[in-house]
Amino acid sequence: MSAETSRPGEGLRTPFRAGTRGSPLALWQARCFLDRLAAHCPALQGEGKLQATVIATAGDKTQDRRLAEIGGKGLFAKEIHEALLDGRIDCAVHSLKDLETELPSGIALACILPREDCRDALVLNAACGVPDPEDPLACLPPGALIGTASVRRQAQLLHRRPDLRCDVIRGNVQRRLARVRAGDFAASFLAIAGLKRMDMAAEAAAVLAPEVMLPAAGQGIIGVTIRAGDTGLQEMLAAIEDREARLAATAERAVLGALDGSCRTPIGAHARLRPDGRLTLAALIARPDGSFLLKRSAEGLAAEGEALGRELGAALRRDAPADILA
Ligand SMILES: NCc1[nH]cc(CCC(=O)O)c1CC(=O)O
Repeated sequence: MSAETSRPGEGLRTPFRAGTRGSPLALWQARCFLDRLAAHCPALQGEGKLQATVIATAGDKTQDRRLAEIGGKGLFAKEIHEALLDGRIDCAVHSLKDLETELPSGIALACILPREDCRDALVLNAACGVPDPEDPLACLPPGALIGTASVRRQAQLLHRRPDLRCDVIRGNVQRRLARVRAGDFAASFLAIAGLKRMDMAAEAAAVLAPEVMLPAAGQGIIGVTIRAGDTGLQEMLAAIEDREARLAATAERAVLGALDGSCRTPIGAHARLRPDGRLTLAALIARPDGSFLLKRSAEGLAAEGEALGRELGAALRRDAPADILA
């Protein structure tokens, strides 16, 4: 069939299977991708043509230990990529910030969806009072216990508020909110993107500006991986991806690549695309206890975001104390 007469998605075998984790947020994200795909591909519209296939991952099975202790970034994606390489699924849907910087051999990042709000939100126990929008972290009572499994959030918080204590909170969005509500922690942080997707943005007492809490690379972005040789699918997914989110993701992930960071190292990276087509990139590296924090920013052509990210990452690496990346 010639290119003129084929409809997008016509060559794909159905049901077309998107692998995903099983949390409510992951399932929402898989559905978001499949809806976008269906809207572009008439051949994939209709009952039963698209399927979300849940794959249980090591990250889901380990509910209590600190993320950083149990094996870094590949944690959520390993089993999903095995299923992809085995042909049990046709693509895999991820929160980009959980996806390792260097993908396994044979796996390609084929599609990036439009970015949701990438900031972090503060969720508070009722005892904390109402945060001042100008200084939202000031409402946390001196010495309070804060729940987070993210060394990036912990480091930035303790850098500003060395009096606070942090302990691990894990589980899905719903479970974390319940623990704060129950008083196990005075407060916690969640990506506002996840709260919005779960229709729970009202749970956020404050949304933190990137100047207060620099987000993780790729936060708020859904990414889709495929088998690297699957060129037909690659072309189709390229047609539905979001150019601006791809540019931001590329720059932010290049920072991680240059720092060789696992999720044991507190690293933040945030790219903003300006109306004039240039890209502003901020990045930080810190010690988990907040006793050291180095933040830098750079600006350049959006199309050169990868080099910009690599250079910014290299500058942070050069100027950080040796123990941080040891
Ligand atoms: N590490 C867990 C994770 N991975 C992606 C999101 C939220 C959605 C997103 O950032 O796209 C979350 C929850 C959170 O950090 O609050």
